[in-house]
Amino acid sequence: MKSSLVILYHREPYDEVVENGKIYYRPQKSPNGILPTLKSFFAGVEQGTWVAWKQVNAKQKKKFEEKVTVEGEGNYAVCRVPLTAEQVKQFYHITSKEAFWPILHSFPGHFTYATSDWENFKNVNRLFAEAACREAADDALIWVHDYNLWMAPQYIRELKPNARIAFFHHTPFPSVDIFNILPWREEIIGSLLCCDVVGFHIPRYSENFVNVARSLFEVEVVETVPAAENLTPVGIALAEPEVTSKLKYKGQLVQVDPCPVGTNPKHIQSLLDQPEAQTRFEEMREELQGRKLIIAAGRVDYVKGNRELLEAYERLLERQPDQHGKVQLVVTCVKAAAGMKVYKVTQSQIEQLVGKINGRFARLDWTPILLFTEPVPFRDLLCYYRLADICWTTPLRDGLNLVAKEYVVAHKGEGGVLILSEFVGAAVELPEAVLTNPYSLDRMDESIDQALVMPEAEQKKRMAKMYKTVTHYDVQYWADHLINLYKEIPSAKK
Ligand SMILES: Nc1ncnc2c1ncn2[C@@H]1O[C@H](COP(=O)(O)OP(=O)(O)O[C@H]2O[C@H](CO)[C@@H](O)[C@H](O)[C@H]2O)[C@@H](O)[C@H]1O
Ligand SMILES: O=P(O)(O)OC[C@H](O)CO
Repeated sequence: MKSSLVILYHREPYDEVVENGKIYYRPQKSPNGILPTLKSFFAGVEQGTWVAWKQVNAKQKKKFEEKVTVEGEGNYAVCRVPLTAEQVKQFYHITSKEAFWPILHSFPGHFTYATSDWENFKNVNRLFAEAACREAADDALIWVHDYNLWMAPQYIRELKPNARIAFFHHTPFPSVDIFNILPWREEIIGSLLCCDVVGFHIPRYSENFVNVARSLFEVEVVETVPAAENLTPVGIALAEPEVTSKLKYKGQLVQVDPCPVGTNPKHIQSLLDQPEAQTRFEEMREELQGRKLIIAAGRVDYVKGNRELLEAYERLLERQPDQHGKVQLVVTCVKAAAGMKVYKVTQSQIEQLVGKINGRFARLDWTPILLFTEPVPFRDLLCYYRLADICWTTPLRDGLNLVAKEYVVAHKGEGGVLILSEFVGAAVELPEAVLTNPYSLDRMDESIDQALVMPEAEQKKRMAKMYKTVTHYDVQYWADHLINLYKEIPSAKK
């Protein structure tokens, strides 16, 4: 049976583990915010397919099982594109992470060109497109996710001219003068302009995309509308009052759509309500011994601002000796994948800094920072969020940042303080957070000071508003929004 929904995301939606020679598919452990979001989409379809890569060697390829169905995971199969170790290294570790990632996050200084293999990147994208077209029913929605598959829309359009293609960017999309550093910019934007819908978290990113497209090609602007009312239009770093919602290029109408991903509040709540979670929560509370808990959770990445956060904490301990022994910073900092140079360097910087700060301030009865470098089970992470007086989230850049939203949901709008970088997409949705600028030492110091003394009534007032936002604009809202857009695609395509 062909699929009515085909999702292309480069990672498989589970961890594959071999025990006693048998393969088991387990919920993924990595701190990746995209996998659970996308999985929830298959709940409403009769048959779906997820296309991902799988590294295989020559021996494994002989009896390679291309399609896998995971029991209990909804109505979808996983179609694996077999890649060699070298293809994975070039496509993911090097071209995606060393060339595209720094540009997307506005770190042009980290951009490396020489090692990238553009032809390999295109070949891998072509394999994804071919697999998607094999799996898709004629009226299927083919939904491509993230920059790793930038070239897939063009190949899908070539193979299936009437396909309905949507693309969503989970990362930021940078301004035109940064994006255009990419030497492959025309091909990438040309491919995205083959889509019916190109989605981003917030209007700033979609406007950046439109400006890039207009700088490279003669695209027609068909419609411009005010930004959605739940997104701050002016006054903060990533605010944008207006969006270009429709473009036309070579006869293709492209809907450019900013809509931030949501969390799944019901799932979060049900995990927190489990007896095991309650037991774990009580244990954690006891271990905390009445200290204020500050949680900082995320992946190891130079864009996530871990260094800036740790240095701000060090300055806090210098500035306010009375906080010694009264605050506990927990940093969960996990690498997204093994073997990448870029993560190794960042991780060792974080470990050194934590060691230095603990070395300076630790006492027999108090370690100022607890650093977890192994993935924390999601239920335990939620218990930390629930228990934390402050969630300190200060990326230098981040597409959205799900941690911020999960923290708000875990607190049910009942107090706690969210400190949030202005340079993450979620800041545009959550102006009631204590917004901060991780590039400014003063702003970082002011925001942690403000959070530590914020009266309970003010905490509750801010959190109640944020809770209303994150529970209304949840992952279901995001899904329904896309489905509605999809229905608007001209009927000639259907
Ligand atoms: N130590 C740990 N162990 C286990 N899990 C952990 C963990 N630390 C964090 N997590 C979990 O991992 C997820 C991380 O999500 P994020 O949105 O922060 O980032 P990510 O960069 O993966 O996602 C990309 O996609 C999302 C969704 O579009 C965008 O918000 C983001 O900007 C973009 O980079 C969260 O669900 C969090 O709870
Ligand atoms: O390194 P990846 O591919 O797991 O992805 C990290 C981010 O989630 C991409 O947006």
